[in-house]
Amino acid sequence: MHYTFNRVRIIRYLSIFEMVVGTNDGSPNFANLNELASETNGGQIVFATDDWFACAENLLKDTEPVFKPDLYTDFGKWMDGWETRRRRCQGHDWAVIALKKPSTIMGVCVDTAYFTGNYAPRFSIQAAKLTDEEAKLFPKRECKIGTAADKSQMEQVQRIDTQKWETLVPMTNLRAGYEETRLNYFNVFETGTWTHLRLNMFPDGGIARLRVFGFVTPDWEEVNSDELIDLMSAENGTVCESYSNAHYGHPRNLIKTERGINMGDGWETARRLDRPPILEADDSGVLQVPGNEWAIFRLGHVGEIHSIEVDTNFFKGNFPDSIKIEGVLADPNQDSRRWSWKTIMTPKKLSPHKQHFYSTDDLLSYGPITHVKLTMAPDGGISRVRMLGHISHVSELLR
Ligand SMILES: NC(=O)NC(NC(N)=O)C(=O)[O-]
Repeated sequence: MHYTFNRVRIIRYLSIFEMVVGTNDGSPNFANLNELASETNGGQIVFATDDWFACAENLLKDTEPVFKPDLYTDFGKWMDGWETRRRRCQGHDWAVIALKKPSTIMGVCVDTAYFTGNYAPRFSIQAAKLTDEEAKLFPKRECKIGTAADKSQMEQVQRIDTQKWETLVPMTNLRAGYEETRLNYFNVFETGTWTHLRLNMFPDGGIARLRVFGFVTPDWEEVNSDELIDLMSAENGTVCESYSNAHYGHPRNLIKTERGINMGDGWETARRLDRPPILEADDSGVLQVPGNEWAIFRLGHVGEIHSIEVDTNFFKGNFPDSIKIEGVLADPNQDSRRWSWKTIMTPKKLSPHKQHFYSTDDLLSYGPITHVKLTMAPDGGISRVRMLGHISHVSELLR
């Protein structure tokens, strides 16, 4: 069994390693992985040395940063990010982020949007795998501008084992928050499973958002093979590997744990340009429309699916006509373009703003799979997809 896990894990690291190569739009491929620290993925600020101008919690917002030219608070200019005071004493500012689940990190993006005369000139990122006892040592936090950590809070945090903090990105210059320079991407090559991150600003200043890309690394030894789990969930290590279109929303949103918070928190494609003026349904009622959009996910563990939920929450005028679901037990030695996908669920018509539940009776029989392909026709938006199933041990099949 161990052999299977290690082998699958090595394959996974190799294919994720390929993701550090750049893409056409200039962002590195690792930026397609899950956003581990974001608010909607359960990331949380547990400590910040200073929140004078703007709270560290803003770093984890899912939304794009905004600038409000005329908005001032009692403490200075309102900023959509984390901004500390100009330091007049030694030291530097830092914040600690708790990840919802222990994770592997492949890259980060430090977004300095709108911080121009006040951006942090240098930063670094550290990470640690803290025990539950250590995690409890952070003082109770309340996000409040115009405040800073006091002496006793600093002392309390210093009790956490400092040996545990490994450097993921060493002290590096940042660029100012102008449109062309705001996105600062960095690969992370340090392997490990981390529960907490420490963002350091040298010496002080502002950062709009911190995006942390990677995947959750569950302890599979803890999961029983007859236990039903959501095999599609990002919290169980699943990641989106590729997709045809993500114009309004990335398919990785589909695999978040909580229900969607709005239309932006789902997978939404652009309207296809080849839409015909009149659509004809076939005998089954499924529209015969040209074109479709697809997304492929690599499961956190090989598994068999028993039931599926497709949630079109918030997609009312733009839900897809239908969805088809396929799976494959991928041969790691084969080019992914040659995988033979098997149908798990034939096209099913969807309705607006609704959770659709499909039981085993609605699914075709198939074996264990490593990857899932969702195909929506012709285009539109879906909020979440969940697939309950159990993990399988398939060393024989992978050999
Ligand atoms: N105009 C500013 O942004 N000034 C200061 N920052 C805020 N947010 O007021 C500063 O000194 O960095």
